[in-house]
Amino acid sequence: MTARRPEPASAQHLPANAIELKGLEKIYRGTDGQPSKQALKGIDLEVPRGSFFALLGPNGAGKSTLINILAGLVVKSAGSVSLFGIDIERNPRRARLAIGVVPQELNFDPFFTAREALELQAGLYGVPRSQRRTEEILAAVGLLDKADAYARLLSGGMRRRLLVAKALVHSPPVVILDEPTAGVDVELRRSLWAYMRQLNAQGVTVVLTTHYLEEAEQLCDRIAIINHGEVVACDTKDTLIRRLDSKELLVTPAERLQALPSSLAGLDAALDEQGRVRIRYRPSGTRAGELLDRLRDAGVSIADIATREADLEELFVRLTSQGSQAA
Ligand SMILES: Nc1ncnc2c1ncn2[C@@H]1O[C@H](COP(=O)(O)OP(=O)(O)OP(=O)(O)O)[C@@H](O)[C@H]1O
Repeated sequence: MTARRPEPASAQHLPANAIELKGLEKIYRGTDGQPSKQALKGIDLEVPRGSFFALLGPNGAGKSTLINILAGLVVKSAGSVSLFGIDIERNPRRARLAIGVVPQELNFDPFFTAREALELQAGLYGVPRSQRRTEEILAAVGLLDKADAYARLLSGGMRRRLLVAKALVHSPPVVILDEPTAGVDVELRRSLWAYMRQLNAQGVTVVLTTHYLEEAEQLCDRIAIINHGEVVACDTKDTLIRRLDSKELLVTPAERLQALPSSLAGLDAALDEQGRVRIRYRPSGTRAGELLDRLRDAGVSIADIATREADLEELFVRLTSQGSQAA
């Protein structure tokens, strides 16, 4: 996938936040008009311009509701939404131009070719013919050789590429992807992320939801976790993981142990299948050296050591499991 145009050089007048949500609420109503589900319970969220932002949460947390409100597909019940400094209520058309949304559902018109679909989308956004970048975008998402194929004949992965392409026709400064890699092959995933990285390096703000936490950890610099319609964490990835205050010490004994030394009682320690002693500890209160001393005092001869930082998965589980406390 290739690069596309950068953000204008004169960035001074651009807003600090690409997306700003204040007290955002969504109450779905049943056919009888009665409230059936409060999907968002007063979300306050800022996505800094230029960030690569992950919106994470378990099934039903409210991620798609939030994205659909940004995309204008769902009407909020309360609160405010500002896209690139433009309030979606006061100026919905201009606000919508600021974002390109790649929806979760593979909705497409089967009777248009990929090229026609992009031309049509550009027309809907009022992009003048002279400024259209249909070929460039098709090339960027790897669909140039399928440009004249009807969408109904494209594979699932290619349809997903077409959705990404459609979201980019108006060169939005903010690209929002709702589970773009669900069910797509490794190669597409890789090329899609490489392209999003390029866009981000050029100043485009990228917001994504994904169930692949490793993906979010590798790509994103900021992360928000929502659970039951509320933000339970929002910060830079590094700060969030540091706040977990959790590390693991992995010690390989010179001689295989039959059991854990009793002197380790009271620690969060276990012997793993490879015979390593795994000790989980809080780096703010315990030094790895102290743990090694305890092992040596117990007569364990140490062949090798390693430490492992907590990861996003651990944070996610801690914040979204039943009865969890915010980190
Ligand atoms: N149209 C609707 N009418 C009533 N309830 C809805 C509607 N759409 C979503 N919900 C409910 O709102 C809550 C949030 O759903 P949403 O789809 O936003 O979650 P999500 O975080 O995107 O989940 P997933 O990861 O499974 O896509 C869920 O309890 C869902 O059942």
